[in-house]
Amino acid sequence: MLDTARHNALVDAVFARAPVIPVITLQRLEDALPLGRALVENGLPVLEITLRTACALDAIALLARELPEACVGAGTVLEAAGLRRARDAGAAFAISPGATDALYAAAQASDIPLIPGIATASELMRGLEHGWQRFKFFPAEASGGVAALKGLAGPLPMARFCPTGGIDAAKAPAYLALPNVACVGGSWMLPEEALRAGDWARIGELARAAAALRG
Ligand SMILES: O=C(O)C(=O)C[C@H](O)[C@H](O)COP(=O)(O)O
Repeated sequence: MLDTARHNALVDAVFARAPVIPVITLQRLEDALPLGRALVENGLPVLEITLRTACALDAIALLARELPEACVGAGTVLEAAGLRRARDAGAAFAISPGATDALYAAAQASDIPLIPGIATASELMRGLEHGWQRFKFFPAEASGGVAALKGLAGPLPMARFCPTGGIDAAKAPAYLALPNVACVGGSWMLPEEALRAGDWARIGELARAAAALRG
């Protein structure tokens, strides 16, 4: 069984660092440092690098080494092997869009904190059964958004969330105002064209606005 209190404390420390976790899908390793700096220097120190691209693990290792002010996590962690690779690269946490019993078991045996994804009461109850109380709520907007989280808070108030999926600067405050929401995740501060052009100033501006969001 997971040491729930310890896991909650580890994850809460990550969640407390910023209201927003940028979800980064990196195409070029050389973008990792300038992008990471633009986010961290503008108030978003918690970074989720999704394991969806070839350079993701190298980017996590590079950022963990070169940008110690950042708290770098691995996203899209789907199975035990991904969790192991994230840990070995130096990720401070792992976050997944969903969860399986195998992933829960692997995370219980690992020292990297996993933030599993849930979208329904039953998925949440399964996570609670495994000892977890901190979750990603994904895909947030498509799964009922703020109203769904309010509904879950009734019977299951011990769970706290980082809702992610379809959230932007306009939608974030309503999530952040909920007592069971610690922070939100999203990619709205990383527009495709700004990333492609290496427009770190533009990304920095959007990051600064995201960092100023409150419920
Ligand atoms: O890769 C993962 O592990 C995911 O769970 C998916 C991401 O969190 C979303 O793609 C971000 O959502 P958007 O802000 O709508 O872009």
